[in-house]
Amino acid sequence: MITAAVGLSHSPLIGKNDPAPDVLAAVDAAVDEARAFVRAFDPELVVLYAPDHYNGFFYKEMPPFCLATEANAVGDFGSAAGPLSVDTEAARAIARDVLDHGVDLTISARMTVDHGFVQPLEVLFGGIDRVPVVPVFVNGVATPLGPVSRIRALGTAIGEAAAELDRRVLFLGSGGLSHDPPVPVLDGAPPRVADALIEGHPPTPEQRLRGEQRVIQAGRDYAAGSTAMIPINPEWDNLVLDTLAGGRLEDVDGWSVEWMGAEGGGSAHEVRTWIAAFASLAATGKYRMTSRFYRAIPEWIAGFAVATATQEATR
Ligand SMILES: O=C(O)CCc1cccc(O)c1O
Ligand SMILES: [Fe+2]
Repeated sequence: MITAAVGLSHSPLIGKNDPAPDVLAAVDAAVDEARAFVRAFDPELVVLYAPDHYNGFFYKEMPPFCLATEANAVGDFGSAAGPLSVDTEAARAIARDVLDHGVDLTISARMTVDHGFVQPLEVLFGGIDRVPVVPVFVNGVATPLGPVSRIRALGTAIGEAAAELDRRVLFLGSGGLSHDPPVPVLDGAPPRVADALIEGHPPTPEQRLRGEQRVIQAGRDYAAGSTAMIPINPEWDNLVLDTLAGGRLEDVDGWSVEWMGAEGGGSAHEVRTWIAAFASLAATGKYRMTSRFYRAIPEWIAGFAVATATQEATR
């Protein structure tokens, strides 16, 4: 089995609130490189780690992570809606193996996903139905969050399980790095907001549009220097990337939830998807980061990074 990993930041503001042309061109070049990397690797299966933004998972029951054997996208922010091409058989096999390894995985037989899952599939593969995928939700917004060591354990167990499949597997992490978008918080929320976060009533089209407009406005404010949100933190983002590039994954076990939030903002916990993806790759052997791009892009509310990595032995 041959494995590879890609980490890719997402933002629903891409194309809606773009940075200066030179920044956009640099991002496009980095994403093109990742696309070429994926095309050359030609994965037979993609294990996709992504967060949710209160479109699929709610406080009525909020697992720390969850593997899907089927998944449907809601189509938020104009992203694709409908079924993902989930490899149900591979998903079930991986789930069984992960549970056997002692990681308490939640299973969804029909997961609802949002732009966190959809955007990397659209960007790298041109759609949500192009490649067999095993979607794995990793909670990155809904506190309380458990220790990062458990995310590394999840990634390791999934990597070991994927190694049994005898296929070319790409581990893909979606999100991060430092950013502080206006995602609602249950703690102290007014009753109507709390009820929505707990129950997950599907929003009306008008409610969805209003929520999306709020995020777009927040991007404009962030770019204009608003201090209402925790700023993008390039030093911390590069520490995260250095850790992954150096293969020092054990380091993340010492990263506290509080430290990550203080350094990187409320949605910095989305880097858990990167940690899971690189832990999966590490579980299949020594790896090497083959490309790495980073830029702070307040217009997108994103410490925006793209990185690719392969097993050392394959190159
Ligand atoms: O849907 C939402 O509420 C948040 C949207 C959002 C905005 C900026 C960066 C992100 O990573 C992100 O997910
Ligand atoms: Fe996000």
